[in-house]
Amino acid sequence: MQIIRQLAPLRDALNELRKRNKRIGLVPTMGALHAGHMSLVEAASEQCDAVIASIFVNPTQFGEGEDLDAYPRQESADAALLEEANVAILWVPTVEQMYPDGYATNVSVSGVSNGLCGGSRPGHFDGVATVVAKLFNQVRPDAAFFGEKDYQQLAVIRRMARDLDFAHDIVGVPTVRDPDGLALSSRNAYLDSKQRAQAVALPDVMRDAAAAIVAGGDLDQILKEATCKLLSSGFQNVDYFELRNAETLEIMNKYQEPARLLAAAHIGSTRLIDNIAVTPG
Ligand SMILES: Nc1ncnc2c1ncn2[C@@H]1O[C@H](COP(=O)(O)OP(=O)(O)OP(=O)(O)O)[C@@H](O)[C@H]1O
Ligand SMILES: CC(C)(CO)[C@@H](O)C(=O)[O-]
Ligand code: BAL
Repeated sequence: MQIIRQLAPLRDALNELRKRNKRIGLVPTMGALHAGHMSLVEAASEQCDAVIASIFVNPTQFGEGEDLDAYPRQESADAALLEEANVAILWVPTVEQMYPDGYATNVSVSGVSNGLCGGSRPGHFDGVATVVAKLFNQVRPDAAFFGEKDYQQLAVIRRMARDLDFAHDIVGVPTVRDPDGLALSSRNAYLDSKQRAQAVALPDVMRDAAAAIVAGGDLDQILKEATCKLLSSGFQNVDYFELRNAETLEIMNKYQEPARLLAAAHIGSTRLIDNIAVTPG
């Protein structure tokens, strides 16, 4: 695996792959890799000939007071995992490489960015859309892989790719969970053992709420009760607990398919997100 930090050698390495007609799969990450990230790499390996993974803790998607400085950074352990998984190139740009002096351009996706994480993290999806557009231009992949764990992010990226004529495939990969149901996330590393035990309330409460919605219960009541259950299970704050159209992400006042339940809540200072499909059966 080549570890590349500058754009010129990245372009050379990619040209070599393209000369050999390799279908290139891109897996963008912020590092601190876990089995969720590795499932994106596996999907990319199955669908492409060469996998490029990127690690970049993108400052522009962190708001003031968020965990940019504390965000876990473990490049050598990450590189070992990616090498083991046969990744061809690890792209690790510097902040100066991504945002050189005088940088002044922003990609902003309206509509799907509104509310949910876009509401509780103002400016977050501008940062995500901008850096992902840059990664797409830098790598020019044939397919790019993103996790459904960040469901709104995936919707924002799909919208941006359609709107800005990125023609490559955008592939969504199902959420990988710990055996008790908690979605894997780099931020789970912030949880102490008591908080980790409490955190499982998030997927548990979401599953129960989804079942109650499908059974035809009162939607407002179900969402309110779910929020209360989270607050009584150790979560200090619930940013949102909402039913949305699974494709457009429009708010739903009444259940109909396709529907997705999405939630974000704080346990201590750690913000966790999750989402599940709301389908009969
Ligand atoms: N449990 C998971 N299952 C599938 N994909 C995941 C999972 N966790 C993260 N991903 C995906 O991996 C990619 C990189 O995500 P990122 O590096 O932010 O990791 P993360 O675990 O989501 O970290 P964070 O704690 O910042 O949310 C994204 O496309 C994200 O959706
Ligand atoms: C897509 C991404 C790598 C952009 O920085 C990030 O938001 C993430 O890790 O999900
Ligand atoms: N996992 C999405 C990136 C973020 O939370 O900033």
